[in-house]
Amino acid sequence: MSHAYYAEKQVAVAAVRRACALTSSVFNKLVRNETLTKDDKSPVTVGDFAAQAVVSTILSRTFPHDPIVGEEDASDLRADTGASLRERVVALATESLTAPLQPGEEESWGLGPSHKHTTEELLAAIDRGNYEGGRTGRMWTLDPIDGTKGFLRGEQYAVCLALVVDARVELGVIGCPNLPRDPASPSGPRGAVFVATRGYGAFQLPLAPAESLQPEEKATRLRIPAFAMDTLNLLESVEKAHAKLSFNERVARLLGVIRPPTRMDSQAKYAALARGDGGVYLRMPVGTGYKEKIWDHAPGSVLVEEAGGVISDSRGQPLDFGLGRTLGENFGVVAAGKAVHTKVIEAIQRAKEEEEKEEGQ
Ligand SMILES: Nc1ncnc2c1ncn2[C@@H]1O[C@H](COP(=O)(O)O)[C@@H](OP(=O)(O)O)[C@H]1O
Ligand SMILES: [Mg+2]
Ligand SMILES: [Mg+2]
Ligand SMILES: [Mg+2]
Repeated sequence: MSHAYYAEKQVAVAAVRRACALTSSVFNKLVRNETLTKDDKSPVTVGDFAAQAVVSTILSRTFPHDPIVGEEDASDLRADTGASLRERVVALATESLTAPLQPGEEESWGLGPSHKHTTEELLAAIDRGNYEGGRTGRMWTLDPIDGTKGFLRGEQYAVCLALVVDARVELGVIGCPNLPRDPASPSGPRGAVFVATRGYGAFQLPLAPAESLQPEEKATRLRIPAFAMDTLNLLESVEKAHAKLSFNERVARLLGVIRPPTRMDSQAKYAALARGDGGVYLRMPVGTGYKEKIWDHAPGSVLVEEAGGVISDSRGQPLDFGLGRTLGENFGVVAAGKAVHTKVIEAIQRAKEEEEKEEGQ
């Protein structure tokens, strides 16, 4: 069956799978040996750049008129000081793009052994991510490695891509190389792709393309289950700088949540929520000033909605993907099943009042 944005979905899933293979190999070759990240406090790795080059190259061949809001840009690579980093990025992106065609991929996408990609083409592909975003038209948003800190720790991270049309997220793809396929067996096989097209549901697919000649046949449909407060738990950031975890604790207490939170890097949290492995994604700003980026939430938002859930800011207002590269004024992010979401918004209100009282004393 063919449905809205079907071609976009095929391309996006293939691109995310290639980028996941690349980032896994970067981890095994480079991060494990600590050759790249020693003493680097804000790690933008060779993996981020190379993965953005790969996804952007595929998108520019398949949807040449679509702009991309991508996290990275190539200015560091173009600088004289970036020569060795640039060489590594070019080598990795080339290796990924020239790997043999996988089921579902087409040579016209610029893929396969016969395609040459010059350094300038790959840097230009990375720089195509510099679109400023906005309210109208089609655009992609790309986070080549979401959860960079988790990636470097060998924990959760995700390759995230979404198609936004007139400020509405129509398609989201999240590749999670390190996520257990079955939440019931956490030490079982890892790696999954999560995909949602608006109006057509949320699915978990295998990470390896060979397993999925007919993706629909291999896909598991995801629905957020109903939760009672004693079975519910919160999904939250590992990084204390990214979310106010003390506030989460307060909200959990007010809700009567018993189970401890699950801390996980990246939009893998949205994937976990969509398949019922944790009941609330809660992210409150730590200080003032930071604006959430659209690539950190666009794919996750459509995944959650298509799994039957609701996503909003902490006051219950919808997230606005039409404001540019950021979500604008940051009032946090709350995602959960419908019934739970309403309760969380109420609890947040009470938690704020509680906090204000204590601070006023
Ligand atoms: N002060 C801050 N507040 C909230 N999010 C932040 C932040 N600083 C960085 N981030 C974002 O948090 C993302 C990771 O989210 P999480 O904490 O859920 O794993 C990062 O994505 P990248 O790792 O792609 O840079 C980054 O964009
Ligand atoms: Mg990110
Ligand atoms: Mg990133
Ligand atoms: Mg980053």
